[in-house]
Amino acid sequence: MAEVVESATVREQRTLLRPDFIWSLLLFAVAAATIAVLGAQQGVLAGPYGWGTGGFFLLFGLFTITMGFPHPGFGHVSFDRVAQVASLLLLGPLDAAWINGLASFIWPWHRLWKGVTAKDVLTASLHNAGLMSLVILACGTLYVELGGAVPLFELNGTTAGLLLLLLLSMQLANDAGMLLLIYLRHLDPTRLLNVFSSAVEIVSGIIAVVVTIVFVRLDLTTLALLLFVLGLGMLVLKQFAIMRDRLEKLVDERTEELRLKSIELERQATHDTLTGLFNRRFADDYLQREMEAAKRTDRDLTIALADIDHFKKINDSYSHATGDEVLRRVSRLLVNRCRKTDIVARYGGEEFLLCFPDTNIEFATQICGQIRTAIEKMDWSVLQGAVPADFGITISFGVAAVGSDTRRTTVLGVADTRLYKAKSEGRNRVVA
Ligand SMILES: Nc1nc2c(ncn2[C@@H]2O[C@H](COP(=O)(O)OP(=O)(O)OP(=O)(O)O)[C@@H](O)[C@H]2O)c(=O)[nH]1
Repeated sequence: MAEVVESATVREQRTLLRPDFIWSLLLFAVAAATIAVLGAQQGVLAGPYGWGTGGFFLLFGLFTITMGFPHPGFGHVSFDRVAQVASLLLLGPLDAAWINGLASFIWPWHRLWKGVTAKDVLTASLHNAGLMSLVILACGTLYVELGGAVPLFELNGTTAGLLLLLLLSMQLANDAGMLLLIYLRHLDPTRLLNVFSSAVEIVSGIIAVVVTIVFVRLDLTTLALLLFVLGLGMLVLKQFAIMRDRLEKLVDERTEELRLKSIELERQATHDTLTGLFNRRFADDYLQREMEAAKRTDRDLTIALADIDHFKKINDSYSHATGDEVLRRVSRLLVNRCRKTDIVARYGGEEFLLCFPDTNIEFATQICGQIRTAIEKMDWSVLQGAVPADFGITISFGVAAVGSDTRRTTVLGVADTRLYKAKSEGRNRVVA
């Protein structure tokens, strides 16, 4: 059967009172009670095949589940339908139900060693055992009631039809039970149930018919050979699935690495590494695009070139590292003081370009004035030790509005001339 494997988060949140546990317990209780009542009435392993065959099918059931393989969509797919159908066709519905129910109950407990909680293992055990034994009991009884042969000696038209009905009804009942569990766990059913797992189970059922006929004819050499080939086939499929699983994980990991790398490369191409601001290349492209858009839609666009005053002195007097830290802190302040729609870029060493879309020159000048004051009042105590207590910096601005000339160099030239004017008039000022 295909088995739902939960994500860690779902697992962590789970308590015994969750609906899926209650449903699993209910299934198990109904299955156990039915088997107990029928067992008391009919007796177990009362047919021609005794406890030896029962033990064989319990071990074979466990083997077919163990030979299951991981599937990215729906957790675990196993070949247990081979053991279920073969035991049903030899021993009858009741014995097949409890033997395979027991195998389904035992198997999940090895997950305790893989770090799965006891609560989750118990839920899986109860659910798998309850569902499988009820499915075998119900569908097997229907098969027998309609005249299906137990033990099955040979195939003819009627038996083939009944066997097909048995396999399909088992599949439908199994999927219905799984869907209910998926619904109770709020998982996505399209991801967990699909044609593939049903096909594996139906093919397993068909193989079971062959196993039964060989078994019942007591052709032990052929049976041993068949089981050997079957086991080998399961093992190969399992290894293949494990390899595919690993490969898919590897591909996913590499894809994610590439995605992150391309994001990083894109960031590096458009951002300045020291300050994290947009770089000059990005700013130039952006400005050109915005200027054309502003002209087309007749909107305001104002830019400002800002330059830290006497920055060279900071480097020379206190170290290049201190100069870098000043650049970083000033950059942060510029971004914080501008709107999300504005663009702040590092345009040169200690020069910044600010673009204010939908803003006229008066308002942009006002914003630059506020930034100038904030920079003048910046608290530099964080650089204590590296700079004297009275350390402070100022900044000068040249502001220009985009006019009818939509050449980037024109407006940048105007802003630069005004910045030069601000510097030559004594610095720490905004010239518009
Ligand atoms: N620490 C540091 N300094 C830089 C960086 N980029 C440029 N600089 C320095 O910034 C200084 C700029 O000096 P100038 O162009 O003479 O201007 P200024 O000293 O700010 O003088 P005014 O602009 O006229 O007020 C130079 O010494 C550059 O080496 C950087 O990334 N980090």
